[in-house]
Amino acid sequence: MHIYCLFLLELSSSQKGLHLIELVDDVFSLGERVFQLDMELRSEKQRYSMLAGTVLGYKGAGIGRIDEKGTPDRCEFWCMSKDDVLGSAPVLPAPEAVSSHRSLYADFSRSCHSLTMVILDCLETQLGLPNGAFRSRHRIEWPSSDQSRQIRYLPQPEEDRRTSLVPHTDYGSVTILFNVLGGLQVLPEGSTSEEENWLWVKPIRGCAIVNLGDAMVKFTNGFLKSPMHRVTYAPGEQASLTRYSLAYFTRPEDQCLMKRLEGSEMIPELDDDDEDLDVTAGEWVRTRVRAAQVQKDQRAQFPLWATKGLK
Ligand SMILES: O=C(O)CCC(=O)C(=O)O
Ligand SMILES: [Fe+2]
Repeated sequence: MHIYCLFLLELSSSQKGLHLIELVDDVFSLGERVFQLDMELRSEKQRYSMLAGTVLGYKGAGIGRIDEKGTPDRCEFWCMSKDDVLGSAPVLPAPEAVSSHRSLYADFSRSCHSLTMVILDCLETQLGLPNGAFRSRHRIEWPSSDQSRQIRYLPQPEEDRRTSLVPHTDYGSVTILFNVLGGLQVLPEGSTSEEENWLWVKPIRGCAIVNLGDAMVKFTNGFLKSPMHRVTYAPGEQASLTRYSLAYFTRPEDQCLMKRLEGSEMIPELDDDDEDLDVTAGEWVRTRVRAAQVQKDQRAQFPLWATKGLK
């Protein structure tokens, strides 16, 4: 047995949840202003793009790919590292509109991280793991590649609409996602990626969309599964609007090993040929980001775990 995890979580019935909803509204408004700087962000490519060897700062539309033919993606990212905004890592360059709101990004990071801990506590209990099994691997003050990602999808021309963000599973532990418009789709477990198999994830005001990433698959040796998802143009009249999206990716601490956790009877034993990685979470994320950025014919230089699932 295993569990394939993507769900909506209602936030408006708790004070902390209501506070997060307010922060989300503020980050969305700020996002609109940040992306209006797209000309500056693009022309300052060297300063703001793909900072710190990973996807931080600005990623312009068309830099990523949506399929194996190399078709360019249609989304822009602005990504802020948790360690940067909490002041535990060097401050990365950012335009004034962003740097003057560092405390908002810090509050948003803390709030999403704290929500993730509640989710991880539930999973820990349900799995019968020893106390603190997840928390001890996700201490907010320890270096990790946690990040907030603001995304803009410009409306696509009516005669040329298609997938805008590549089908993927997230790398980390838990993703907390906020959408206003439709466009996000999930592939039901076991389905092949034909168009008709993708299901819409309809956003609901006051709810976060929660999905598990591949680190949870490693920790539970496949008991928990990360859902394959993608973004396409929004259905119906929404397709003519700009779509903004906001995600917080909680990932294990950089020095944590990407290994099956001990102590739960629900987590299956490793088979002899299963890989249990002596790779730290920091290395895992950096390598997977780099592997996803190269063309298919250059993938041989990467270990198998870094390219699994790439088209
Ligand atoms: O924009 C969305 O709704 C999804 C974004 C996403 O899946 C990601 O950035 O990993
Ligand atoms: Fe994702």
